[in-house]
Amino acid sequence: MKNTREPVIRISDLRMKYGDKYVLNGVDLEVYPGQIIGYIGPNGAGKSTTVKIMLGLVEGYSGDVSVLGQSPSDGKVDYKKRIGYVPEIAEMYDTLTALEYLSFIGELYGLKAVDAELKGIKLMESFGLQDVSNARIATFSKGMKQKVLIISSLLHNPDILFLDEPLSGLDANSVMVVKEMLALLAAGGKTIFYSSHIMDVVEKISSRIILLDGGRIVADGSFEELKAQSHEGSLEQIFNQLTGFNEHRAIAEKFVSIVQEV
Ligand SMILES: Nc1ncnc2c1ncn2[C@@H]1O[C@H](COP(=O)(O)OP(=O)(O)OP(=O)(O)O)[C@@H](O)[C@H]1O
Repeated sequence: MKNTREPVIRISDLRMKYGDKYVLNGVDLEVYPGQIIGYIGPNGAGKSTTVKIMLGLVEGYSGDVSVLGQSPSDGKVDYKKRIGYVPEIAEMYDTLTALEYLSFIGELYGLKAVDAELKGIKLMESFGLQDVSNARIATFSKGMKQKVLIISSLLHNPDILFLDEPLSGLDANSVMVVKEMLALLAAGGKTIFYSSHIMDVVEKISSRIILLDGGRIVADGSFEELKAQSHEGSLEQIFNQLTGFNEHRAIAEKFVSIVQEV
């Protein structure tokens, strides 16, 4: 995809190993404002590791990484104020009420507590959480917690949003709201970096899909481009083809026969 703007993320020859095992094997990537990147790959492919490196949460990598013009390893944190993150598994301070949590997170991002609260109240209302804003997060359902996490990632109006399975636990109506919201944010110039295993959602929302396998990018393009290259009909089929997987039936049969061995 041709793009005349400066990339907001620039990664070159990124490698990372745990022990003596390389989990990232030379990743090269440039991401531009307004793109919704669907970042997909098999379990253990290195997706979260890449994202955590960009967020400055994982160190010890080699190669160049620049996020909003800054390297996560140079110790400065200002770029983090322009980033939002919804982790797949979040540690929430669940003895706090939703509103206390949002004002706390807002302050971490440099907002005044009162502004974070006001914004938090309005955003919770849009998600139908107005009646529980003063209830402790510990009493929330999975989907309600997920909504609070999504709100907390956006309080400071970030330029890049990293999302790891953000729709997890959300009901069908809320899923539609979030999908639409991501499209609007991207149309307004925000960059969305979306990791998920739910292929039909990735297929629909992404302007660009990046498939990571074995620590390398093995496909990069719009859904239409990947479809034309692979001669497959859906992203799920493209994923199976590119990761060389066609054994689902045999694996399922073996699994069920072991279950039934009594
Ligand atoms: N802190 C760690 N110490 C050792 N190995 C790790 C660590 N974090 C991740 N790994 C390993 O790195 C590899 C990549 O993990 P990563 O979490 O990046 O994969 P992923 O693509 O996000 O997977 P999933 O789709 O399952 O979330 C895995 O083999 C994992 O076991």
